[in-house]
Amino acid sequence: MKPYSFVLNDTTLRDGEQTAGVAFSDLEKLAIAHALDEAGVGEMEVGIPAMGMQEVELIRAIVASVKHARTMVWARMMYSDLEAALQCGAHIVHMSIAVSDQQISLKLRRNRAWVLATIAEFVDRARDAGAAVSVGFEDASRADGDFLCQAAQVAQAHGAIRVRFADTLGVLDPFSTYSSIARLHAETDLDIEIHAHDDLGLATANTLAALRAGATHASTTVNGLGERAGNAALEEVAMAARHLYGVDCGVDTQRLPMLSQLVAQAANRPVAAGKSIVGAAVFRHESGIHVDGLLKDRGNYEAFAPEELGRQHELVLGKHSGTHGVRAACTRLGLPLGEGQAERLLAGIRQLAVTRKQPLTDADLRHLHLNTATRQPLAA
Ligand SMILES: CC(=O)SCCNC(=O)CCNC(=O)[C@H](O)C(C)(C)COP(=O)(O)OP(=O)(O)OC[C@H]1O[C@@H](n2cnc3c(N)ncnc32)[C@H](O)[C@@H]1OP(=O)(O)O
Ligand SMILES: O=C(O)CCC(=O)C(=O)O
Repeated sequence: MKPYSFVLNDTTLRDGEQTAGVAFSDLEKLAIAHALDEAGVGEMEVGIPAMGMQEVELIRAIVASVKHARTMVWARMMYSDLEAALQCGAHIVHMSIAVSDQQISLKLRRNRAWVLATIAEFVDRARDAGAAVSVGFEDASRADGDFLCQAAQVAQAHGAIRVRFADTLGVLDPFSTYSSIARLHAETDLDIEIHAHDDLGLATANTLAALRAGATHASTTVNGLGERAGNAALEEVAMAARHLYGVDCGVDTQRLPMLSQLVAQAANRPVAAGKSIVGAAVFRHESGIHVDGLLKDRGNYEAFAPEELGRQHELVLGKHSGTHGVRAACTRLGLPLGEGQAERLLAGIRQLAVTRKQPLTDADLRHLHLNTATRQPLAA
C-alpha cells in the first residue's frame, strides 16, 4: 500500500535533545522550533514538562511562538507528569507507557492488567482536563502483538486520538515493521505514529515501511539526532517520501540544509560529510567515470536534483579523476591544455591527492598546469 499523506512529528526538541551530552539552551530551542515551523513540519514534540518549572516555562514560550505546527508534550502516565503537561498549553498531551513484558515487569515492576487500567485512567483524566491525548507505547516492537492491540483498543475506547508505536531499541526491520503496523491498523481506528530508532541503521527504512502499512504520523529528528544511534532523520523521511512515493509531507526541502546546520551547532554534533541529504560531500564527485557521466548528462549519476535542497553538484579533482574531469576543470579556470597535458596533469593530481587526502584546490591545479605545460619533472 502506498502512503497517500502523512504528518511529520519532529521530535528534535524532545528525543533529539535526549541524546547523551546534548543540551540546548532556551534560545537554541526557540530557534529550532521557529526553523522547523517555517520549514513546514506538521507537528513537533517540544519537550518533557515533568523536568520541572523551568522546562515548563520554556515549553510554554515555544508553544506560544510556533505559528503553524501543532505542538506535543511528552509525559509518563503519572499524576505529576500530567499536571505539568497540562500547564504547557500544547495541542497534544502525549502520555507514554511501556508495553513489552520486559519493561512492564522489570522496569515498571507491574503487570499487563495494570498497564491497561493505567491507560484507561490517564486517557480519561487528560481528556477530562480538555486535552487531546496521544498514547505512547514504549518498546512496542518487543511487545506481544495481541496485548499491543488490546492496549490500543483501550486507548481508543477512552478517547485517545492516536497511538505511537515506538521501536525503542531499533530492533525491527522493514518487514517486521510492516506486519506490526498493518496489524495495529487493522485492529484500531486510531491514527498511528511510527517512532523508529536507528540502532541497526534502519530507522528511515522502518518509518517508510510503517507509512506503507497505514501509519499516519512519523516521528523524525533533524540529522537523525536522538537516543543512542538516533531517530529517523527528518531530511531522509521527507526526501524519500517525495522521491519513492510521490508524497509531499509539507516540508520545504530548501530549508533542510539550514536546519541541519542549526541543529548540528546547537547539539555540538558535526554532520558527517557523507550524511545523506545534508552532508557536505553528498553532491561532490571525483571519480572519472562519474564525472564524465555527469558532464554528458547529469541524470547519469543523479538520484535527485541537489537544487531541491538549494545545493549543487560539485566536481573535484583527486586520486580517482579521469581526463574528462581534468579537461573540464581546466576549461573552467581558462587553462589551455597542450598535447598529452591532461594525462600528465592526471599523474600529478593523483600524486598530490594521496599526500593531501582531500580534493585539490584551484591553486593546486594552476600550479600543476604550469609544471606540466612542458615535460619538466613536477615540483616537489
Ligand atoms: C524511551 C524514552 O525516550 S522515554 C523518555 C525518556 N526521557 C527522559 O528520561 C529525559 C527526561 N527525564 C528526566 O528529566 C527525569 O528522568 C524525570 C524528571 C522524567 C524523572 O526523574 P526521576 O523522578 O528522578 O526518576 P528517574 O528518571 O530516575 O526514574 C524513572 C522513573 O519513572 C518511572 N517510569 C518510567 N516510565 C514510566 C511511565 N511510562 N509511566 C510511569 N512511570 C514511568 C520509572 O519506573 C522510574 O520510577 P520508579 O522510581 O518508581 O521505578
Ligand atoms: O512516546 C513514547 O512512548 C516513545 C518514547 C521514545 O522515545 C521511545 O520509546 O523511543
